[in-house]
Amino acid sequence: APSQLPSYANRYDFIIVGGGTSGLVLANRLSEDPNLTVAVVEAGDSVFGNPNVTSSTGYGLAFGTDIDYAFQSTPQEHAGNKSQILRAGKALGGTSTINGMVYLRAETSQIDAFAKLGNNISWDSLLLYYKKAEGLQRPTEIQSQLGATYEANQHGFEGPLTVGWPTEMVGNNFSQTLNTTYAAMGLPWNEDPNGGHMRGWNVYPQTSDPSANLREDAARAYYFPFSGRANLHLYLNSSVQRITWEAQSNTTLPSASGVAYKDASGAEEQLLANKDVILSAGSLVSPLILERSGVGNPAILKQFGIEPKIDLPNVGENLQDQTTGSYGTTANLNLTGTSDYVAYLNIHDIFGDDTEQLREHVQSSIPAWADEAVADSGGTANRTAIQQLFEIQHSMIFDDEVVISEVLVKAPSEGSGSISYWGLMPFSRGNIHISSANASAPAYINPNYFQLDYDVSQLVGTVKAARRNANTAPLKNFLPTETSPGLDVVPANAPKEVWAEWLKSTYRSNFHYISTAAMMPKEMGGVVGDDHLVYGSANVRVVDASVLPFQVSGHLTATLYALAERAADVIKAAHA
Ligand SMILES: Cc1cc2nc3c(=O)[nH]c(=O)nc-3n(C[C@H](O)[C@H](O)[C@H](O)COP(=O)(O)OP(=O)(O)OC[C@H]3O[C@@H](n4cnc5c(N)ncnc54)[C@H](O)[C@@H]3O)c2cc1C
Repeated sequence: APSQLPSYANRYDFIIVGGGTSGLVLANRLSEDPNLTVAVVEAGDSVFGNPNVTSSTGYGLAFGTDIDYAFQSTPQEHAGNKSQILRAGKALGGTSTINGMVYLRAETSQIDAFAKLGNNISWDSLLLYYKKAEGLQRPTEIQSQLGATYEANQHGFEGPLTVGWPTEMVGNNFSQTLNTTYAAMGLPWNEDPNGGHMRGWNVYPQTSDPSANLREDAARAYYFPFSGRANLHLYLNSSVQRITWEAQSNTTLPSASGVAYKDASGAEEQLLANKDVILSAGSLVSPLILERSGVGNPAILKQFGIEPKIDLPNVGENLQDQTTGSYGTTANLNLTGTSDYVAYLNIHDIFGDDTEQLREHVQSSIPAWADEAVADSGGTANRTAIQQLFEIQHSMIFDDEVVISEVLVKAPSEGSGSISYWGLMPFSRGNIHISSANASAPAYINPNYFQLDYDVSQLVGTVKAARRNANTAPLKNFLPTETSPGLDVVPANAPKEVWAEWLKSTYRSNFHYISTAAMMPKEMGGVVGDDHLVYGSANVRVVDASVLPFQVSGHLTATLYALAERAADVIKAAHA
């Protein structure tokens, strides 16, 4: 029988914790069925009219404001013991309201890696959901002339998420300059990096609405146009503290009864779930809610007086993040407009003739790295499993030749130029855990940047590619002198150690935190199966960046929207 709303106003079929990037996809798709009732409990507020959000060229404006959690990492042992700011969005729409809006997916083999871990997900199956989410706005004639290209069969044009090229793209033949430069570097033009093969350079699309010149975030795409649905209720400024549980018999799995949350006044309230409680609070929060609800490593939970409910020691383990930085030059060209030109390079592009040697070094280091990862997890990680995960990653990098470096030339202006660079496939693993039973206490968050030596090599190789890029004609003619790091700091033929020292003092988090409730077998350190159900629970799921077992070389949201679209179908089917 259909559930009735609001005869029992605090009871819903589904409670979604976190109205962010993934959570709002679920809220939308589950509430498509008028017989299902859905509550979204979101810690932040609506940011519909917030100019720090809506501006399609305002990246960074929201940083440090009250919609940026700006979590702190622990001092990073392998990078001078400095801590990092870990940004995430506190708003309806989550981190999609403050992010860089890059819409780029993944390499096929990175999605096929889900299946290597036993999950029923492949590039081909997820492509349907990438397309279902996407509403690509075809480029205008001018945008096409400036380099916006795509292959129509890889895209969706009817989905709720508006994707398009920037309204004001950089002109002045800048794309021709880059084209000739990359040709000289041996890097081809890539007609469409969203088709699963990312190597090459291109003009990438954004999660923005070019006709309205607005950022497209998860709330604009999946919530506001549907907010009139009677079966969809939104609780803003409401922070979930923990899952509440049904009284349990010996024979049944623990079943969530609902959630306890604090409303804007700080009072604790409860919502009840007929069916599932779904955590979509992001990879730096969902594992903490599990722990505060008794799901995790019993040794950690007991330390804070929390009674263990489900023994799942890998909750919060496997934390992975990428690192990024900026290379600087002087410039004698003054351009305006958005430069969305990105180059993706694989292991051969970065290491050339040294690739074979690196392949063997990484291969032979894997057993020792697995030991180190187990030690850093406090003995929680399963060594055989970690070794297997590292082998899969090695194969993606060296056999499938996924792109490992991203280099983005910004439009030079006011005398200076810059090239942002990203190392995309780090091996290092850290963890995140509660430091108190109290939800307002900051968590222990350790991404463990540069724990493993490959990650240093990868970033050094990547920044050297940025330097090569700036020093290749014709771009070289417009970016005459390096200012950061500067040849006095890192000379032309500087060894890796010199580069590493500079990188470790200037890098920052790429904010692509993943894997803290990984989708893989429990024995391998997984927390959820491919139905997103938390192992050992009857009805608690996690649908957000926490579940990704490996990094993707694109940026996360494209894949998260697709994965959440798939999750909605899986959840509907489970309750059909
Ligand atoms: C600065 C920055 C730039 C980025 N740039 C890009 C980019 O250009 N392209 C790209 O694809 N990706 C980018 N990313 C990454 C990407 O945006 C995120 O990985 C993605 O949005 C995360 O989605 P999610 O569903 O996992 O979580 P989120 O979107 O973060 O959603 C989590 C939601 O849960 C809410 N929440 C948290 N705790 C609670 C609680 N206790 N109770 C209730 N609600 C709670 C939060 O307020 C939030 O709304 C960027 C990230 C950052 C931080």
